Amino acid sequence: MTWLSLSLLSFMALMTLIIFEARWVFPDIQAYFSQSGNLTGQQLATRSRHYLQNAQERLLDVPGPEARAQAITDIELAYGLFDVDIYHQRYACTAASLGVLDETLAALEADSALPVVLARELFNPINCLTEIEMGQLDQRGEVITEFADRTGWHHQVLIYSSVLIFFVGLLFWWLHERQLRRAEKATQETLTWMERAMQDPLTGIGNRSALHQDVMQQQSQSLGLVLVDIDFFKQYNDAMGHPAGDTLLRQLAQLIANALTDEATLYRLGGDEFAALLPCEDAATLEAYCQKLHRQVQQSEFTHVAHPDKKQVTLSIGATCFVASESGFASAYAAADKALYQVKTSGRDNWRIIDVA
Ligand SMILES: Nc1nc2c(ncn2[C@@H]2O[C@H](COP(=O)(O)OP(=O)(O)OP(=O)(O)O)[C@@H](O)[C@H]2O)c(=O)[nH]1
Repeated sequence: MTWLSLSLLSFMALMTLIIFEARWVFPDIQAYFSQSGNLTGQQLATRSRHYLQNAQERLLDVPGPEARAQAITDIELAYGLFDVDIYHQRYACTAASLGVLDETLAALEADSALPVVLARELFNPINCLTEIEMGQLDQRGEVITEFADRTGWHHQVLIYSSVLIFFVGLLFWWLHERQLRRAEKATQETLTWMERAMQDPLTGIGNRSALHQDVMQQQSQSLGLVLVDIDFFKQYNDAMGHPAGDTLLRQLAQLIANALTDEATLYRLGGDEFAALLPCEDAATLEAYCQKLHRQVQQSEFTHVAHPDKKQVTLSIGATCFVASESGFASAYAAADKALYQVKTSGRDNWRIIDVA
């Protein structure tokens, strides 16, 4: 499993956790708000108590018929708000209090008792309603505290685990990025090594492998292959020393590259042998390049004290035109090498072109 998949998994785990927690906490929130029933329950009791207290005041004031009628209405309204299922279930005083209200209403309507007495009778229902209000408020407080405790704990779990998973995800992501960078670096290094493997370390130009690769990349194109060999280089080394020989190799690489067309590519095949690959429209073009190269070396007048006759560096050049392919290159190399050999055996310091057999 890659670091990237682990990182993505972490972020998915984070999302799952958040969704799970939201799913868990949501019902709690629902539960909390459903407790608003308690609030309503408390408000009903309060309102009912107010009606009873109004009725009580009216009855204590020695009421006339109108005030009495209003007291009856107040008690009836209070009754309606008091006669609630939840009060019956949770508060034992409810039934008795409603009984008192029934009796009070009957007495008021029949005018069978003194209003003051009836007003006193209302104390018990009023106390019961106060008890209900207090009970409902306490219950609401308990629910809020419980809700706060439970959601608080889960919020902490959510926050800490989210942070943890987030950072684990980031760590995996960082490891993934590092892995990518390392892979890129390794690829780059491989490319650099491949380039080096194709390069002649002394002159910096391509080597024999590079020549072969370039020919293969120009399949079916008409190319010219020019082989160049320094004359009496052994004697040069012997007379001037190996480091001077190295310098001459570098200078000649530069000179040959300058003498040929810009489209030519120069390679060092080994020792004192160079090869150039260039476009070859016809034999005349190739001849012109060979002539130019030969002339420029003569004009450069690199001294060669150990040269048997010229006392300056000379080159032998063999060339041919060919159509690029694996077999075409082999034949072209043989033809150019043959041309070079003929120049060497016929006195050096010259050039020759031989057609591919
Ligand atoms: N300085 C130097 N000399 C090298 C290098 N590689 C090969 N040589 C020398 O190049 C010389 C090539 O000698 P030969 O193959 O006999 O060729 P030559 O002396 O040029 O004789 P002809 O080609 O027949 O004219 C050898 O003495 C090698 O030691 C190199 O990298 N640096």
